[in-house]
Amino acid sequence: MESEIELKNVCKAFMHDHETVSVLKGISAKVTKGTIVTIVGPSGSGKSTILSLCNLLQTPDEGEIHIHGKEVREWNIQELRRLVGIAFQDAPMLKGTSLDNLSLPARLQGKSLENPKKYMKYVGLTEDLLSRQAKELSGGQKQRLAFARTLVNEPSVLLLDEVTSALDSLASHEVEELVLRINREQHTTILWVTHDLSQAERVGDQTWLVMDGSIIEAAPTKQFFTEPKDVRTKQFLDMKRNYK
Ligand SMILES: Nc1ncnc2c1ncn2[C@@H]1O[C@H](COP(=O)(O)OP(=O)(O)OP(=O)(O)O)[C@@H](O)[C@H]1O
Repeated sequence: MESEIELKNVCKAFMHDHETVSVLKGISAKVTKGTIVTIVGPSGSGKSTILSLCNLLQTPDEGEIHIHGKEVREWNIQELRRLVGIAFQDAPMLKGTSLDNLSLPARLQGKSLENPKKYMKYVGLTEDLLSRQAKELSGGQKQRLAFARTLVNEPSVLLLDEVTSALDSLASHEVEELVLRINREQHTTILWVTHDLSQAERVGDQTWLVMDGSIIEAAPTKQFFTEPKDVRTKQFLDMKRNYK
């Protein structure tokens, strides 16, 4: 099957107090087109770093990341960022109206956005919100608007970093449904970092456990949660379940 993302021996380190700290120690993995990979692991284990390397918010120190068969550093950066959308927990909004925010990707390409209402409708927002100041929207509305803004580019890959962790359970459920719909209808490949194990289990096709700079286990989601192979996965799942 076609892999849309391939990580080959990817390493990344950061400087902390004049010392180099290795965050990713040579990770390799493949993601099949149209699948959802949920990424779980302890805090600080490098999950967000994996996402940020996939659209060059950060650069790998060693190794390669191929998107559609082409290494990230060989892509034109604008093209890469159009193809690989990213959404964060706090859905950062720029000053201005929802329409200003939604039109941003088109404006960056010197175009105007055709049919903004279509995108609002797709993410379940009403048209009247287009003229509202984006910063005044609720957390759930901002998150949907952030998705709408990303969808304008028709990304082939979506990187999601804790996109529901600031939302209440209803809004969180609605965002989950929206992401699943995007995946189903647009065949979008999704890497989804989440602390919420039940979410990882609900939405994933594959699940990775990232720990100590490595992917400890990568398995079909059902198997990952019911019959983990690695003892560290079992311990991680037990610990998270006990502290719920
Ligand atoms: N730009 C940066 N500069 C320096 N250190 C960084 C940078 N980005 C990440 N780190 C460090 O790399 C490590 C991994 O961070 P990362 O955000 O990838 O972890 P995470 O698994 O996503 O954590 P969490 O679950 O808490 O969000 C942390 O120790 C973090 O401090």
